Amino acid sequence: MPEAPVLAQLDLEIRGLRKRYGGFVAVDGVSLKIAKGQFVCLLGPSGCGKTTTLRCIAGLEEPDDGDILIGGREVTGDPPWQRDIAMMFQDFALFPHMTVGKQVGFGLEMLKRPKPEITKRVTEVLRAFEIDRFADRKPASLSGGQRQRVALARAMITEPRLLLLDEPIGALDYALREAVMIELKMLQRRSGISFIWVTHDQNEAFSLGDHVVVMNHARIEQQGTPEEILQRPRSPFVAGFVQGNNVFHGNVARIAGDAALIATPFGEFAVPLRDTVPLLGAIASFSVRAERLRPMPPEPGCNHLTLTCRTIEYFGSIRRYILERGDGEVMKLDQFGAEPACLIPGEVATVGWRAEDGVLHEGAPS
Ligand SMILES: Nc1ncnc2c1ncn2[C@@H]1O[C@H](COP(=O)(O)OP(=O)(O)OP(=O)(O)O)[C@@H](O)[C@H]1O
Repeated sequence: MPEAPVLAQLDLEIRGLRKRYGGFVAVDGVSLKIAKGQFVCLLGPSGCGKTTTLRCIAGLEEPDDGDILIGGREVTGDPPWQRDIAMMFQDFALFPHMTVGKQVGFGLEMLKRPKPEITKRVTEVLRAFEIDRFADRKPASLSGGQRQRVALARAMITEPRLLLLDEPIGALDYALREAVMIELKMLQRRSGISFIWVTHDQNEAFSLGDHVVVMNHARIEQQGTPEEILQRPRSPFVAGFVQGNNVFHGNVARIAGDAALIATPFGEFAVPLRDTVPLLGAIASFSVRAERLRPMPPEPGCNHLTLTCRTIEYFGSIRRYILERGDGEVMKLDQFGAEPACLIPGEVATVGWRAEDGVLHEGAPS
């Protein structure tokens, strides 16, 4: 595809973003392209630089280096109100003395839109977010979920190109979250506004994101669709951070055809090569997803090891067997709960997976 039309479609482009606080580097060379109308999740452990990245996009922090383009326009030096963005924070930052109707119209008032237009849009938006019956109430008298809808309505009424959300449902109780997530995803789809959603919760990121950006220590470790990140983790960090992976560390013992043989303290395992061929003896790591494992006798084309089943956990429709390896580390084997149980606690079993289901990582183990 030619380059120019693709770039014209981008809602956001970040090139080599860096932000330091004194001697501490909070964001280190982050680059990102977001196509039109995407739901993007910035995912990573606490302190990895997600919020700082978001605040740089918003214009609330001045980067030390790098460029930020919104809708193809360079905005790196622009104040927040000239960036075609809106923000929503975990505490919603509602104005306590303003009625719901006033809060929702606030952005349009700031843009000095004509009064009749503001009244009409506020009425429409209050209705769309199903908060019209609270129009004259103040935030203190609303529930968490209702306050969240007010904050969203207020953020979206100006139809910004980007909506930046920092842990927006972190304060909601667990039971409400799923419903709110579905609602938000549908809203995002209907509005066509790109959402950039910061979270440390991978369930949120993988349920909502079209594009997930995994950060660690101020850098992007991997970005892609949820499927790519879940099925093809690029680094030991991503594999370990994402639920449901079994991670192995070892050294490259041999290259055999299109597979590397990785020697670990509890056996040698064949893993398909990725883009580059690792050096013999190099430190290497790979992962295999818990749902790829099953109890099986040794079979050609498969890897095996002997494990002890310690316990069984239940995750909705998944039965997860916690298995102990020779070195005391645990491994996970997932089975669909509708099938008959394949192991019982205390059982010693040979467990295996097809060699092609292993995923070799690109970085050295951290
Ligand atoms: N104003 C500041 N002054 C000094 N250090 C800061 C400042 N803001 C952030 N940091 C540091 O920068 C690092 C990245 O912070 P940031 O808030 O971006 O992380 P995060 O990934 O959003 O984490 P969390 O999920 O805990 O909010 C942290 O170590 C934080 O302590």
